[in-house]
Amino acid sequence: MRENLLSAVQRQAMPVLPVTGTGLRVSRKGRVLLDVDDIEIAGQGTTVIVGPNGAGKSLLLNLLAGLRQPDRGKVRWNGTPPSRSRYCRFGMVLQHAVLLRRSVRANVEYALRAVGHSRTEARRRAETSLDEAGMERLAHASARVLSGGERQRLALVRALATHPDLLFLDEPTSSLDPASVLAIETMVQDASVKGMRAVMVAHDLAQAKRVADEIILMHHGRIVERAATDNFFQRPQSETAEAFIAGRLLI
Ligand SMILES: Nc1ncnc2c1ncn2[C@@H]1O[C@H](COP(=O)(O)OP(=O)(O)OP(=O)(O)O)[C@@H](O)[C@H]1O
Repeated sequence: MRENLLSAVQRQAMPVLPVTGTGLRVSRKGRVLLDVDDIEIAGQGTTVIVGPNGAGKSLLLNLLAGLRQPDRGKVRWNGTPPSRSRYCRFGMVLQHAVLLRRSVRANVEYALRAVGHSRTEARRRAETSLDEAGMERLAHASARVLSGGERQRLALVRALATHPDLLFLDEPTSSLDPASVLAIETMVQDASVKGMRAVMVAHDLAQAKRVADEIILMHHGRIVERAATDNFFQRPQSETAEAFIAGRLLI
């Protein structure tokens, strides 16, 4: 069903799921920044990666997204190495959105053109996506004048408009007001219900509880615990997880 929503270019590119990482290791100046033996992102739902500052959350996200190379180990998308030709099948939303200095609608159109939609189709889909997100009134505004919350919502609309298999989000709601946070969470949850896989780095444990189907806890570059959200919060399996939930885990 989702496949029908993709452009011909996207359909020709192999799906990216499952995304796997094996023996991933990143070090700098003798310090191990990341050491993850095995990780698989498959199926449906939303995974939230939590952990103290410097735990390696963003690093892991970037490796899985093919944006950084590990010193050792392999990342595979559906069994094959990450390739530019499949960027059209996933989306990325960062803490500070990088937007084009054009109108709001043009930003969404640009993303749709980039994955192979015609000019007319890109415009039609951009308008529909902005309508669905309640942002139609901003369609012709310059992206430069948007508030922080509006910028993040636009970045998410832009990513979701292309119907990615997998969406990576790196702290997309830090520094937003509660209404903007809710708007972003709702958009991610709606897309997830429609079959999109999401992996999000978050600091706010209340947010993790609201949006995550499962939690990955990282500490010192390692995955300490991975569990369904209820289990993670109600029955943490390690002292590290207990300390983290209680706000006692330091870097
Ligand atoms: N290019 C790099 N060179 C040296 N150190 C790096 C590099 N990239 C990341 N690091 C270090 O790797 C560690 C993990 O970084 P990462 O950004 O993944 O942490 P994080 O868990 O996302 O932290 P935060 O919650 O503070 O955003 C940090 O100590 C960081 O300083």
